[in-house]
Amino acid sequence: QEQVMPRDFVYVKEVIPDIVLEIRYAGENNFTGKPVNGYNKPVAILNKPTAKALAAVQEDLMEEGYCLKIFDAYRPQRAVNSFIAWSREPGDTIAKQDFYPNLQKKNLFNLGYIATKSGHSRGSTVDLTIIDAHTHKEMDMGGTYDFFGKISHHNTEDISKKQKANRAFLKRLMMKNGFRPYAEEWWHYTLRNEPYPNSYFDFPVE
Ligand SMILES: C[C@@H](N)C(=O)N[C@H](C)C(=O)O
Ligand SMILES: [Zn+2]
Repeated sequence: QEQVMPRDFVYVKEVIPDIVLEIRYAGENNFTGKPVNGYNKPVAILNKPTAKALAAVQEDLMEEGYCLKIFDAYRPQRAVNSFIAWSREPGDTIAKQDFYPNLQKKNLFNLGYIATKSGHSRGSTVDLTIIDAHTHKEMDMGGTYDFFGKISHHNTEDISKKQKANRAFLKRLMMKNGFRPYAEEWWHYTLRNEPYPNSYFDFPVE
């Protein structure tokens, strides 16, 4: 029987109406090149404490003329399972040039770019960036979302001072509001005091 969204989960737009969504796994612009199993609609879902913490980040940002843009939030376990199956299939590399040009897809899990048990499936992790509140132009983070390579690491030396400062701005605000960063991906943050540390949910995103 299909799982339904638990009562402690919310649509992020209902908590943060002005947040911008670009839910990549609901469409083709992602590392698989295809819509991902379990993403039936381009909406963002999180558990309530995570959405509340994110609302505080958005408030801080709006004071300075910026806004959050979300690429991924809650991710059903079936989507993770489809990533695992995709990585084991040697062909099917249609998005390689844009997302993992220097790596083999079978190594993406071992290298830490994708997780078999993800904080996203616990509803406590979000992939995001900062945009201008008026133009919606993305802040230059020195690398694009879901680019699997060293340039996405927080400690990379391959980006400019300004790009480092932009990443640090996002990191400082996220940490101030209860999130922890992820060394391999500048866009990925998990709530420290997460409410379901051992639960991997599988209701569809819709
Ligand atoms: C796939 C990427 N967006 C991501 O979220 N990676 C981390 C490691 C995850 O899968 O939890
Ligand atoms: Zn992530």
